Amino acid sequence: MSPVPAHSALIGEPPFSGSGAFFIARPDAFTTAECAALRGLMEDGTPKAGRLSGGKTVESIRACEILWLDDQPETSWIFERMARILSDINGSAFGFQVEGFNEGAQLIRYDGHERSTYDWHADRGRAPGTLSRKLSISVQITPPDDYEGGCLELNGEGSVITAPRTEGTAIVFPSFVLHRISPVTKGRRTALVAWLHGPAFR
Ligand SMILES: O=C(O)CCC(=O)C(=O)O
Ligand SMILES: [Fe+2]
Repeated sequence: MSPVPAHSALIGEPPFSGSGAFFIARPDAFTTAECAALRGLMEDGTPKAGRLSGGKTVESIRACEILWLDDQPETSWIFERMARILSDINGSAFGFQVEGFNEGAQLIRYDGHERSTYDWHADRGRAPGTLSRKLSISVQITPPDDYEGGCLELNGEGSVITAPRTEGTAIVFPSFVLHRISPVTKGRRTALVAWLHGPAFR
């Protein structure tokens, strides 16, 4: 496995207390215009109430709206971009054996009026289809001034680190890392999320 790139802009904010970066932030993964187009897909779509993996809606744990995106000709640019970023970052920072997106991507919208949040969880779990998730990607597609709260926080090794919120930045982390979205208290935050699957760790 090659070393984590030294360029600090690519690495989550310090302090790192132990083994090194457990998430990588890639600025300019999507342009401002592309982020606006992605938010437009959410505006034009018919999102569903956010659900926990078990299928039960628990507002206190996750109150958001979700629009699933399939890899169709109109959306393939989104999947191709995420695949390239994931492949780059996996190659330089994680070295996991990965296969592909075995499920659609999600656009997720959190509303300040609802204090929408997504409490601490890991993306890899017992729920069907999630055990083979190996890398998670969340793209900040909302201008940071459009909302308050709504921070992506990660706890990979015992302390909480807040990911950058700059529009267009992709954050990539192993799907077993605990993370949450703190309550949005004003405005609305939309994010693009997907998972790269692969064989079991060994
Ligand atoms: O909104 C985000 O940036 C991340 C959402 C999330 O953690 C998930 O869908 O599993
Ligand atoms: Fe998650």
